[in-house]
Amino acid sequence: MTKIRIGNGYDIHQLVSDRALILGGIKIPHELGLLGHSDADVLTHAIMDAMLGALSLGDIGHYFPPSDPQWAGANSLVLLNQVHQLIRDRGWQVGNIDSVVVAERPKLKPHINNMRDKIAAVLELEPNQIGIKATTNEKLGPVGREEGICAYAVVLLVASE
Ligand SMILES: Nc1ccn([C@@H]2O[C@H](COP(=O)(O)O)[C@@H](O)[C@H]2O)c(=O)n1
Ligand SMILES: C[C@@]1(CO)OP(=O)(O)OP(=O)(O)OC[C@H]1O
Repeated sequence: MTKIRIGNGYDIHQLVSDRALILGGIKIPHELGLLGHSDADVLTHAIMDAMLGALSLGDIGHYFPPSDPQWAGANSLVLLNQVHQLIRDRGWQVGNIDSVVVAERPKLKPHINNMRDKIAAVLELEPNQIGIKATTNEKLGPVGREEGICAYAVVLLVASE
């Protein structure tokens, strides 16, 4: 029987005026960007935490501590590549990912296929194995007030041959 594992991930970062908005490895034109130690790519962070969670390997802060200057301004796709190596070394590969980004603005739909291509390339997958959805928070709470953007991800891992 095929061995499978499932993991979920969540991340949120604050929106500020002097940062770029990076989501799924793509720079998205917007007057606000996400604040963080790395590039603050909440979508990629949620996916990494889901991958690690599927194997009970802890979370991204354990591997890339926010206190370590090595990760200051890090491209989260580089971190994703490291998490991919980690699961591959243990004999696992990603079966599929489903995720949702919650952002009041900007409209993410035009950028979603580009994000899927970027993440698929790092994980050596087909884009149709990466689900990315966007929704607003209907103006409710901190995300609805555009104080931040959050993302949720679920990842299915399949044992390699
Ligand atoms: N930042 C966003 C938010 C939403 N979308 C797209 O709009 C649709 C409707 O969103 P609601 O939150 O009003 O339900 C949603 O299904 C997405 O297709 C988007 O592109 N970017
Ligand atoms: C990505 C890391 C890298 O130091 O930092 P941040 O960009 O601040 O992101 P967060 O999700 O708050 O913490 C995880 C860290 O591993």
